[in-house]
Amino acid sequence: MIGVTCLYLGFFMNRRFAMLHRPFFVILACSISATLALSAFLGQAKPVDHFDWIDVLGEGGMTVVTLLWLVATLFSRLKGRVTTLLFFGLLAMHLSMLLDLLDEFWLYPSNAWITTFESIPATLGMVIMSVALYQWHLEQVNVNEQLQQRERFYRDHSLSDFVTGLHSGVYMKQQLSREVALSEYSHQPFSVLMLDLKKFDRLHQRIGLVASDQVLREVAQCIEFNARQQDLTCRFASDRFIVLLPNTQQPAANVMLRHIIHSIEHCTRSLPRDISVQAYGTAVTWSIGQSSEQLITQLCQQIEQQKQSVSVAA
Ligand SMILES: Nc1nc2c(ncn2[C@@H]2O[C@H](COP(=O)(O)OP(=O)(O)OP(=O)(O)O)[C@@H](O)[C@H]2O)c(=O)[nH]1
Repeated sequence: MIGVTCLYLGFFMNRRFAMLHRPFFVILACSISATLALSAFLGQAKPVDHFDWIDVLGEGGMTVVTLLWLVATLFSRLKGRVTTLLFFGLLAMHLSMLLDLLDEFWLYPSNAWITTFESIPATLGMVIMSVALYQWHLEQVNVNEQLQQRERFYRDHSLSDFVTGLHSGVYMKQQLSREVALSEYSHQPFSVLMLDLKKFDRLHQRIGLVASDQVLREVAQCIEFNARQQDLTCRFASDRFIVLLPNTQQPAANVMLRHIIHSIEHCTRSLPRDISVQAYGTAVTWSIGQSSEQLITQLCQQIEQQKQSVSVAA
């Protein structure tokens, strides 16, 4: 049981989420300390040979597991109503289990209120947890609706770039803000690539508009060819492209970026011999609280830095 819980913790733990819940960690620490102090204040320590070790093991296990659930909840969820309900529901259950465990070590006077009170938090916790689970269900229904809407938008080609046939920058901006809203609900990370062609201005002047349009089409096809089914590609502006990678962390995005840059050089080999195209780019993974505008600004800043270093290297 503990092993499974540890796996669960390892898989879902996210320090950035935990930082959002500092007040909850303080409440948790204070409640546990107060319960321990209260129990020591009201009770008298039992001699060790009066301990019922089977009960200690069973009740201790439940106490530890409810505590692990609490911590896992705080490490794996963003702030919100469901998280607050889950926290207080689990906290009440945990304190009830703790009180139950403590009476294995402390003897309370027969009329002490603590002995009658100890099971009440568990019932209260279960009621709160039931409300939390229902709210979680509603949240999931909302996420599913957003997913369906996103799919419908992906299929809508009305906002296309007429030179390359890719989606336009306007469309990408819409999709990015939807993706941000979705990720705030689903907690799934996503990444965005921005690619730019090296010295396209010079090439454009040398080969003219029609041939350079053909280059843009070749590059667009190459990016589309290398993108996965769930990715969304667009021509963002002149020789600049964006690829939205849902459910993708930074390391995978970096691999995709390198792969696409490498492929562009190969894809454009079908062009006349004197035309060679090279690309450079950058990858950004959405971080909690970041808006789609901030994400695009970050991409543009990073690509400008790359542009400087590419120019210096040339
Ligand atoms: N063929 C064609 N060219 C375009 C189109 N839109 C913009 N351009 C050209 O794309 C070029 C973009 O130039 P820059 O933004 O300076 O890019 P660059 O020369 O690649 O600069 P670096 O990224 O530093 O290498 C300009 O010459 C534009 O005229 C288009 O729809 N078709």
